[in-house]
Amino acid sequence: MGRFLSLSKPSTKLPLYACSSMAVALTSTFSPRPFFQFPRFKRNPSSLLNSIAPFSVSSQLSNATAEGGSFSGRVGFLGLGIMGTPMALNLIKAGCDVTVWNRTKSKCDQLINQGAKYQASPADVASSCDVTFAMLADPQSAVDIACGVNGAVKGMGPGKGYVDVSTVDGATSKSISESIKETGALFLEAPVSGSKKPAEDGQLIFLTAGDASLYETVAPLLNIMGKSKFYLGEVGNGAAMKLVVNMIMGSMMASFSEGLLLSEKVGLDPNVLVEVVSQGAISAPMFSLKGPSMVQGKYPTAFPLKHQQKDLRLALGLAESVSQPIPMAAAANELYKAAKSHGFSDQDFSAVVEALKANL
Ligand SMILES: NC(=O)C1=CN([C@@H]2O[C@H](COP(=O)(O)OP(=O)(O)OC[C@H]3O[C@@H](n4cnc5c(N)ncnc54)[C@H](OP(=O)(O)O)[C@@H]3O)[C@@H](O)[C@H]2O)C=CC1
Ligand SMILES: O=CC(=O)O
Repeated sequence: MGRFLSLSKPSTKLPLYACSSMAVALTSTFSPRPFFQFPRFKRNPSSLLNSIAPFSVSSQLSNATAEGGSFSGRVGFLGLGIMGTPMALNLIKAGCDVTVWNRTKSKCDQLINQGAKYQASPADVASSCDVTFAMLADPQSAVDIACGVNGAVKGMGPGKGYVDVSTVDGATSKSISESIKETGALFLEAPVSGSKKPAEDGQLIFLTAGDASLYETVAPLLNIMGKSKFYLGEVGNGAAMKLVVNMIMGSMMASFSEGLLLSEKVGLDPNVLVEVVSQGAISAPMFSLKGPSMVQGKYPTAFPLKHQQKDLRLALGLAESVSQPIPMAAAANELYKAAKSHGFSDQDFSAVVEALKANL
């Protein structure tokens, strides 16, 4: 069985200078722990007072630790969509030296205005940075941006690291990992759980796997963008964990949608259903957050429906690979496919309720 590590950040946000010349180095050692042992990250006040790390721009990966520390290198960010933009923004706000690239260049403007540098290709970003993050839509775009013409691989090499935070399947992640590692660089898959708001608030959950030393190095950056991080061992385990989580989420949303419509059909107020659900054992932040707007037929996009359907499709592939029946997820997948065919791809995944409406 692999080794697993999860660390949570304290309730207070990291100081804004976590990446800057006034970076605070928190003394700790990296020690993977067995699964289900989730220590909370504690700061040692005396080390806060006594260990101010000097700023240095290094072409080598730093020796930052998994439980704290600072990252003083150059950070690349590829993919500035709903998730990538706030994640990169949080790094900039924390004082990191960030270089961005996005297929649609105009989406870089906000980041450049906030202090980011720009490079014209993923290869140029990777060659000018110590660590490069990628937050892309799906397996195809993740492979293209890593391994395609002018892909990040062309700019990678010994002393660098590539962190793919996109939601993809394990086979895709392994193939990107192999291409990156052939250059002598390190690879970490780190898909995130948590949507637009958690990304804005630096409250994501990172599900990482791959090179443990890269995990350790980028931990201060993950701490800026997220509230906790799990190290799950071999490449593929992070992807699998993310797909299982999103398989559950997709089915939950489909079931909730059925409940909303059924309650209305039998003469109940669906808003009251949302309230009842919120007080019981099946309460979930997702239902309370999205329920009221679903009742109004509004689906402001946080997690695009097309990405939820992609995750269900990939989860079905994962289940197939181990002959595990997942009939609920298979049924939910059909519903998301129907919603896509009715034009709801780019709306929030809660628009799946529309696929159940008889008048469609
Ligand atoms: N939104 C959410 O709540 C969450 C999303 N995720 C996952 O994170 C990833 C990104 O999601 P999100 O930010 O919402 O998605 P968006 O659709 O908002 O952004 C997708 C990004 O991928 C880029 N992209 C898409 N296709 C290509 C391509 N062929 N070549 C180059 N770039 C491409 C887009 O570039 P361009 O701007 O040019 O279109 C954009 O930067 C997905 O894997 C998603 O499943 C994970 C957790 C939560
Ligand atoms: O992948 C989506 C999420 O909310 O997590």
